[in-house]
Amino acid sequence: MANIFERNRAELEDLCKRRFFFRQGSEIYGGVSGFYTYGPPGCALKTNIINLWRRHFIIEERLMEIEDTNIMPHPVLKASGHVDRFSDFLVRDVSDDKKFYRADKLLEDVMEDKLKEKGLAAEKVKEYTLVRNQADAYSQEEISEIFRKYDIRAPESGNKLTEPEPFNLMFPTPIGPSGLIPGYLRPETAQGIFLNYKFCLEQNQNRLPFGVAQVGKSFRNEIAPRQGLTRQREFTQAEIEWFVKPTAKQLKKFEAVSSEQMMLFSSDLQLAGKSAETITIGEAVKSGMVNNETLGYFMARTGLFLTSIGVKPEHLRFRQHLPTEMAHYACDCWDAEIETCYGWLECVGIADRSCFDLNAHAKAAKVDLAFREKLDQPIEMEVLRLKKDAGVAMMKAFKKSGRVVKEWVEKLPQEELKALIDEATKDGKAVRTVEVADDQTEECTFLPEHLVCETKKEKQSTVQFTPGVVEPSFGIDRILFSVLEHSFYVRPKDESDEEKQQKNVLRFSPNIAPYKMTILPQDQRVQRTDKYAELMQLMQSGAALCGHTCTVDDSSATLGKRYARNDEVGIPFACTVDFTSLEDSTVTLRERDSTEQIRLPAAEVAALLDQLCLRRTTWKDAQARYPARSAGYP
Ligand SMILES: Nc1ncnc2c1ncn2[C@@H]1O[C@H](COP(=O)(O)OP(=O)(O)OP(=O)(O)O)[C@@H](O)[C@H]1O
Repeated sequence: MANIFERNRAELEDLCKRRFFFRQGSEIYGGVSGFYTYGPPGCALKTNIINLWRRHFIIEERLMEIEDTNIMPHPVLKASGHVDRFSDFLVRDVSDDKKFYRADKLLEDVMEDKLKEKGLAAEKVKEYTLVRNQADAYSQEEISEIFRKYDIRAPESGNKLTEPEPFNLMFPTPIGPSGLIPGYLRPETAQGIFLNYKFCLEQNQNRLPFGVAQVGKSFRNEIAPRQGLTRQREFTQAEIEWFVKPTAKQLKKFEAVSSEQMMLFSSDLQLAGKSAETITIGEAVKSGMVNNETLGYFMARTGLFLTSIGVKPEHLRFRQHLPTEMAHYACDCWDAEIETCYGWLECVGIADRSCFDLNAHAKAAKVDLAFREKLDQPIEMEVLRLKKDAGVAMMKAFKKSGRVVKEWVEKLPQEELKALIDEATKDGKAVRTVEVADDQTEECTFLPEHLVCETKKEKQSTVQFTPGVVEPSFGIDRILFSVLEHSFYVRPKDESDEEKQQKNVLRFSPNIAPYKMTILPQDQRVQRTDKYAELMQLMQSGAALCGHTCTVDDSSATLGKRYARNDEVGIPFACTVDFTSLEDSTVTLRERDSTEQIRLPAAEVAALLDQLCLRRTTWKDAQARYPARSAGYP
């Protein structure tokens, strides 16, 4: 059965286009899939969501915000793994090679359809759910096998499909007039944060933990952009990297959120074919379902942010990645999924990525990104040190490069040295690439006799480690789309109303509404007066001073029609200037959802609007403070 969002989809799509929330990019030229332009209300809505995100995370969590470049040189994205691994599998219709499908999404759709079949046995439900949930985690061989098993075909033509082939999602862009410097449009904003971790750490007086955020565009050459704003080729991300000591992921402020109830869909529940459960984040961390307090804290804060901007809590869940879905280096990952007309949609990914990214960039850029923690008391530690004979054996074995290779081994961090020794002992040799001169590397084969070490006790006043990272990654456009869906409803016909029509309403909370108030003259006779101009100016400039945008609707349509038009773009308050206003400078203020009205002096409107938008007062309180609009008023 279609969910409520699916049933409203056509109406909402029409509204968004007609009122220019967004339209296809370059539409007058026919447009290209995957690119969208936000029109005035959509752009204002997006700006308000981003501003609230900044307040909720950057200000309240005291993060540092940076702005890195959209174009990044090849070595950065090579080191991050995007050049080699940022691919999706694509399949083509055998009879029409211009018809592409993204293999994992097609597989998800097929499983989704199967799950809708009537009278399915529990085993089948479990099987299809599992395949759907791990669709994007299959290897090329696995997905090919699965396509064969379920005989998946091109949805439109029913034709067979080609074998899945990897397709890199990055947009290459040669840099400079020679075009010889290879680069890419960034596929995520996160990499810019890792590149600048070292400089941000300095700004934080070399202390951990701390967080860095970035809001900006990301670019992915999606194989099959579809489903409007939710899968674009250019979209906005807001990402946080929270750098933390890997052994200290407990967080004092976790206590403040530990009793937050959250709908959690753990990997165990998914694998057992069960539904999500609602528990507190405190319980989830305590039981080990969520790996650590830092991760749990950001999950709870994400939930609070999403509901504060209008996502309905009963349509929000956190789904844990299945073990097969998770990157090998990650400790734990949860997606905040919001139910929309397209089903449960991943809108935020929250991952504990351990030290992978910093290690990768440290190695590739040959920059030391290790954190050195000063100890209060020096400690005596057992360390491995190369024996003299082993050093001599190494110098002999690596001839010209012997000294450099020996120094390289001596400088290795203890864990890496231990790993090297273990490998050489187990396999009889271990191969490593060593930089022996500027821009010159050598493949060195280490034998066990090159690596004989003794254990020494040494006093240490610092410990060294690469910080781990917890990464909440928000897709702003998907969030905006979900908020649109969760805010939309159709107001039933009101028989007393002169138009007797159903009316679309966007029930945006005032904090994100594109415009906060609309000012309406009762009719053109009022509009033509100097007093109207004076009152309108007073309220508009007062609201502007508080940072709130107002619109003016002085068309000749009836007041009822104008209210409906403004409800449709989600303006929470409408202020009407009528004949009485011309005499006593009072106006009526109408609240969109209840359609109730109060009467107050025009000079007090801006201050009340500000309090309502900042949630310092409620409409109920405003009604208690000011009289209801008396009969006879419009
Ligand atoms: N093509 C896109 N269009 C709009 N938003 C996107 C797109 N790809 C990713 N996002 C958003 O960015 C967030 C973080 O990106 P991430 O790399 O984790 O996504 P992803 O797992 O690759 O998404 P998907 O599996 O849906 O392609 C996502 O949760 C999503 O909200």
